[in-house]
Amino acid sequence: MDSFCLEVDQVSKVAGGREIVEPLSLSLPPGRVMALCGGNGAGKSTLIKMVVGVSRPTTGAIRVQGLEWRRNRMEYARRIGFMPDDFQFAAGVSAWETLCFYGGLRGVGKQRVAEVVEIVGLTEACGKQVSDFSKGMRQRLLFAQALLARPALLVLDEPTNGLDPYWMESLAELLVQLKAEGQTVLFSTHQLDVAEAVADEVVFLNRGRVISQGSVPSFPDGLSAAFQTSLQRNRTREAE
Ligand SMILES: Nc1ncnc2c1ncn2[C@@H]1O[C@H](COP(=O)(O)OP(=O)(O)OP(=O)(O)O)[C@@H](O)[C@H]1O
Repeated sequence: MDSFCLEVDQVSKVAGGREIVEPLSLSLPPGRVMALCGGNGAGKSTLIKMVVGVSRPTTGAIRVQGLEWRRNRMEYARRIGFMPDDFQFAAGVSAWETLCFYGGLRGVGKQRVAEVVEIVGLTEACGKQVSDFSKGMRQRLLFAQALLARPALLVLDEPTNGLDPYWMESLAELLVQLKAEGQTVLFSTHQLDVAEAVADEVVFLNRGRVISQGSVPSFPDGLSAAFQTSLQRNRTREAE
């Protein structure tokens, strides 16, 4: 039995002739929730894409439940449920049909589709066309497809991006509920209040570098103050 659900071991990424993620290591035990925090261009999406196998690390290795993508692609992919940052659903189909389609691809039956629809609170709306959904409903639908196959690791890229405060809070509540049920989650966010409400562990990134990381209680003055301090410390280090 592996003691970590996710291990990122000295992973870096070079793209466009520069290092957009510097070598970094992270480990996430089962049942824990980790937030990747940082401003625009910090490297959050790049790291997430490497974790889910969409992009290859330039150096290092990533393991999910001890499996490496390059050695066990199919099995690795089966362990992960991914909610991308930007996704266009097919036009002219309902939410139910959409989820049945993705469920079919993953060998998931209609009973599980119905369960997931209920978990994300779309039961009443699932007969509607996705094109008529609000941004908050589309985010929930995207979240639902990530949950379908009961993944060992749920990876969410900016799940609350563009949501109004109501939807943001309800998505954060959903994450807290999943965490209580033992779901392991890695998610990225700009929103430190969301990270504070949901995560156990926080990793602050800035321009491709980890500038601070730790458990949420290890930042007693709050994540916003900790992020500002880490940024300042990093700037001083770079200036020296
Ligand atoms: N394929 C690529 N080629 C060159 N540069 C890239 C590539 N992909 C990302 N970058 C650059 O790497 C940096 C990190 O991008 P990334 O999308 O990972 O940041 P992010 O933290 O997710 O930011 P945001 O919150 O704005 O989405 C950015 O400066 C981006 O322009």
